[in-house]
Amino acid sequence: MIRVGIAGATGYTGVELVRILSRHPQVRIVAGTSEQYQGSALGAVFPHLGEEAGALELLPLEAERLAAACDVVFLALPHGVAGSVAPALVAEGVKVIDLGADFRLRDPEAYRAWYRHDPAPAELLAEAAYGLPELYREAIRPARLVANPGCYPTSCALAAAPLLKAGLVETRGIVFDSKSGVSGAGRGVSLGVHFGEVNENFKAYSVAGTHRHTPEIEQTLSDLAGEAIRVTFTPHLVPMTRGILTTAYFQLKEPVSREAVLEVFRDFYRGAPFVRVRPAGNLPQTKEVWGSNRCDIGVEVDARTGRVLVVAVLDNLVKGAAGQAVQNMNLLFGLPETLGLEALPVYP
Ligand SMILES: NC(=O)C1=CN([C@@H]2O[C@H](COP(=O)(O)OP(=O)(O)OC[C@H]3O[C@@H](n4cnc5c(N)ncnc54)[C@H](OP(=O)(O)O)[C@@H]3O)[C@@H](O)[C@H]2O)C=CC1
Ligand SMILES: CC(=O)N[C@@H](CCC(=O)OP(=O)(O)O)C(=O)O
Repeated sequence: MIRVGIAGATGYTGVELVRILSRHPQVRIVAGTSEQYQGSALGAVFPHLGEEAGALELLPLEAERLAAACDVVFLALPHGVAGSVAPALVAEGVKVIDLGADFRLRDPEAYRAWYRHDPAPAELLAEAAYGLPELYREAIRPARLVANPGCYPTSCALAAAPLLKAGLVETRGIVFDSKSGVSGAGRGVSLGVHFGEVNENFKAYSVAGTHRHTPEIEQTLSDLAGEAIRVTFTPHLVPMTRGILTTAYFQLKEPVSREAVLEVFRDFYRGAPFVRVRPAGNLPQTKEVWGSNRCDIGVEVDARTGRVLVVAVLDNLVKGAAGQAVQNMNLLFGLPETLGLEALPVYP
């Protein structure tokens, strides 16, 4: 049994890790941390967990204590905190999967500029694997530290990868129009996610290259294309709890049929158990992946404008965070990639 620790077990991604891992046949959750509920049982914060998962005692965040008890630690913490505990865990031989952004950007100065924190130690940053298995599977397997991608960047990268790899589209002028449910903002209370502000409302935010996921998306797309890419990324907040829907727009280099583009997507994702390419004329909806580790993708060609439209949906807490983190854990420990993640979406 793999002994697992969850730092930040009381957050939205932390409790989603508990939900997934408590059904995983090869792991035992041995430690969980909290800032404000230290000393309480996890079940006191989340009564829905019941006796077994709820019995976990919440500890303070202490790297030595986690290292002594765990084979792998998930860091489901605010940005800046993970970067300061990961080095001590890795030094003790513990595998680390960081759900935050502290190890995602390879350029430490880009991290400083976008996140306004000191970057993580350079050596550790350099060896972190970017945890998007569909693109970086072989780099993840031997890693000591995995940087789990952001929820929006997962949807954008999976929408773009087959087209860029095949060289079918221009690398200029790519647009990602993304919509997220409110749980993407975490469990902390703030005015922007207050019921009265969100309910029956729909807004764009952090537009025109100001959202911190922009450089993360550009880093992955530049890897795929082999050249520096700039994108337009516009996030929106929608009044639902879970889910991301990204509509991506690409300019075709030459006219191509929808069937040909779909074939490129099917080829690219053959062997990727969590990406489902929809048949022609069938665009995915957020409810169709709710609670699952799936990213579903639909493709259309607009022959009038020469554009390809790609719609990608995922559950921000699962394929966008905790599920993808467990997928990465499976790769780190040589387990089947889908172990513990086979559940179908909840519908309706
Ligand atoms: N929500 C989402 O959809 C996604 C989130 N992420 C990333 O995952 C990470 C966790 O996000 P999420 O679960 O939403 O966040 P939450 O705000 O819901 O949870 C944060 C967790 O961190 C703990 N915590 C807060 N401050 C500190 C501190 N100073 N020291 C130690 N622990 C602390 C909290 O403990 P307590 O409240 O008990 O005091 C809580 O357990 C973030 O980096 C986020 O950006 C990534 C992808 C998607
Ligand atoms: C709806 C909402 O607020 N979403 C969050 C992004 C989700 C997330 O947690 O991403 P990181 O892991 O990079 O922080 C936001 O826009 O800040």
